[in-house]
Amino acid sequence: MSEPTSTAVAAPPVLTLTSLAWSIGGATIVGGVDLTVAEGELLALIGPNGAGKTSLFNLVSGVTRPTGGTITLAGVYVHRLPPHRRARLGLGRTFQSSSVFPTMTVAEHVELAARAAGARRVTGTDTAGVLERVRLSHRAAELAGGLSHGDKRKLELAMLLAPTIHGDGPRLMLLDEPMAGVAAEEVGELTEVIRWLHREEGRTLLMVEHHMDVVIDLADRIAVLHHGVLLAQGDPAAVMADPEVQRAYLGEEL
Ligand SMILES: Nc1ncnc2c1ncn2[C@@H]1O[C@H](COP(=O)(O)OP(=O)(O)OP(=O)(O)O)[C@@H](O)[C@H]1O
Repeated sequence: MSEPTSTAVAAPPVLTLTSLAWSIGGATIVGGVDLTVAEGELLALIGPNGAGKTSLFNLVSGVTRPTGGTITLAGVYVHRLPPHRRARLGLGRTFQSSSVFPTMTVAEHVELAARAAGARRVTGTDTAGVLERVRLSHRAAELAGGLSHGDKRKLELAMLLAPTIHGDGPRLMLLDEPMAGVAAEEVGELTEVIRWLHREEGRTLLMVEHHMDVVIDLADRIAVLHHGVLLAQGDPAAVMADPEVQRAYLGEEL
C-alpha cells in the first residue's frame, strides 16, 4: 500500500455512533448503527415510517439511553450523559412538533434561549442579529403563537443559534423533520435558511426529513435506516438509486 502524500490530518467527526443499539420490551428498535457526521457536513437520515429515526435522535440527544454501543460528540463519550450535559457540549435539537411558547414574543424566545445557554447580557441588537440569520427579523415583536408553521420552525432554529450571542453555538444541530406541517409555499424559504446555516455558517447538521426534494437539495450525504439498521449511506444520487433502498420504500412515495 502506498504512503499518503499529504500530511494534512482529516478533522475528527463531530458525531460518531458505534454499534448503537436500543431495545425496549424485547423489541429491538435500533439494532447496531455505525455512523459518523463530519465537521461542516449536512447528513440526512431517511427511512420509511417506523424505521427508528426519531428513536436514534432520542439516543443521540439523551432522551433515551442506549442498551448497547457508544456515542461520541466532538471526541467525548456522551452516551451516559443527560441531555443538558450534551447540550452544553454543543448538541442542539429541534423536535418533530414545534416547541414554542405561544404567549412569548419571537425576540423573547431568542433571549431566553441565549440566557439558558449562559449569556448574562442580551441586547435587542443581539436578538435581531440571530433573527436576521433565519429571516425572521420582521416578526421580532410578534407573539410566537400567531406564527405560521414555517416561521415557528425558523424560530426554533433561531433558538438553537441563540448561544452564538456569547459563544460558538451548536457544534451539531439535530433537525427532526423541519418541514413537517410546513405549508408548501414556505418550504423553499425554510430550505434556504437551512442551506445558509450549512454553507455560509459552516454548521454541522444531522437532519431527519421525509420531504425528498429537500433532502436531495440540501444533503451532502444520505443515510438510510430500515428496521433500525442502516441500509445504505453515501452520495445522495447513489443512495437513492440503490435497489435495496428502493425496495425498502416500496409502497411509499420516494
Ligand atoms: N418507547 C417506545 N416503546 C416501544 N416502542 C417504541 C417506543 N418508541 C418507539 N417505538 C417503536 O419503534 C419503532 C420506530 O419508531 P420511530 O418513531 O423511531 O420511527 P421513525 O423512523 O422516526 O418513524 P416516523 O418516520 O414515522 O417518524 C416504531 O415501531 C415504534 O412504534
